[in-house]
Amino acid sequence: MTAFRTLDQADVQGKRVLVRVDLNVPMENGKVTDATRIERVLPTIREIADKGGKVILLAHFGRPKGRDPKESLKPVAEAVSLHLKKNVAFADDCIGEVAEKAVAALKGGDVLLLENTRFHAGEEKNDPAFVSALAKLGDLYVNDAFSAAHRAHASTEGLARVLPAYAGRTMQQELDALTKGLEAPKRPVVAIVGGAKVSTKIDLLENLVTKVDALVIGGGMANTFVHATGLNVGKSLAEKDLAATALRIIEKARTSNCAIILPVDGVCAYEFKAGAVNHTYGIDAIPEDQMILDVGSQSVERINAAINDAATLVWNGPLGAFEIPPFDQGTVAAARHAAQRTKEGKLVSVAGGGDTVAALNHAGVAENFTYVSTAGGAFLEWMEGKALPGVEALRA
Ligand SMILES: Nc1ncnc2c1ncn2[C@@H]1O[C@H](COP(=O)(O)OP(=O)(O)OP(=O)(O)O)[C@@H](O)[C@H]1O
Ligand SMILES: O=C(O)[C@H](O)COP(=O)(O)O
Repeated sequence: MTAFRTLDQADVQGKRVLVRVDLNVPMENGKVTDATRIERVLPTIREIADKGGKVILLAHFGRPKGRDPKESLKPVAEAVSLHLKKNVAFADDCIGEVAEKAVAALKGGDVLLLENTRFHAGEEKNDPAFVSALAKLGDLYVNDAFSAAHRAHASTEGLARVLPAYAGRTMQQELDALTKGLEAPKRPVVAIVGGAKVSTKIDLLENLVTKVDALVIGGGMANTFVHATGLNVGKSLAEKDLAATALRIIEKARTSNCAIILPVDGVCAYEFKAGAVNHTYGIDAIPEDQMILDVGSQSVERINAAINDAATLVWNGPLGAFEIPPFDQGTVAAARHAAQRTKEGKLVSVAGGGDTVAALNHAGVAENFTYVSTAGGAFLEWMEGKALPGVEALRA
């Protein structure tokens, strides 16, 4: 971490400090269902506020196309306030008059959250005009969002180029922990990749298979691979236009001596709903009118066998729709197995991702993993050995 300026070098007293955090937290019916990402950024917020800085939080939520009230950060401001045990003001926009007034009203030690940065197209384009509009609001910039550092966006990268920039405490801690735990991992290394962000993560599997000894694919990601191998996935979440990419990854894995472990059975239902009537089918017999919502018990056996073979496990993405029981069972069983192996001293287990952390908390085993990162996509890209734009921009 010596290569980065940190809060140790920042004089925040009386300054307006733009702090990029990752508040892309799991939510259900307007309520935060897992507060891990909030908890992790509290030390940075508290430190700046305690030193008399004016804390201006910048964050994205979801992947809105323009301004969508369903993806407002307002309910998240309330959750941050609850965890911080301190008032957190909220402004309905992250630039312009609304934001400027809210910032002007701050006193040293106050905390303000600005509305979803992705409500402006300039955020993801890293548009210089949008960067300037954000930069106008602050004297210093602190990036504490390691989990969004793989995005070269205005609030994750652009701002570090125009304001004095520092790594926050969580950013520091994530980089330290991942470097210690995974820079020279004990082999065999097994990766589990699941979840729903297929199009944004599938490409990085092509590199990952050259770094690990086995890759377990579950969740929505697996459906895309199963479809690519010529099998029917019914109404399952799958990105069928990525079949060629999936086949290329399978071939790359073969030439790299990386075993690919795909589900052999799936728990299926007619609808995406908690408690939905469900049946388990062999992966070659998925009904046309149903969707795979979890890996079946035979798949879990194979996944646990792969975990038994591993000295190091890296995991991003739940194996099924764990938020809606009983489709949490595959993820819970594999998570508990990995936790047990870790407790026995047989496995170094590192997991990351917004929903992955929520799934481990749901399984009651997050504390038993060697390290739990808040990052999903960023963690996988870091594993691949890629430079993360948000981290690179902080180099001293
Ligand atoms: N078979 C499936 N069908 C539909 N959704 C699924 C399936 N398996 C997993 N999911 C969904 O995947 C989502 C999590 O995926 P995601 O890729 O966002 O993981 P993550 O841990 O949050 O990583 P990141 O931090 O990169 O977002 C969960 O909401 C879960 O319901
Ligand atoms: O949840 C995440 O992994 C981060 O918040 C990044 O979100 P994104 O994949 O929508 O950029």
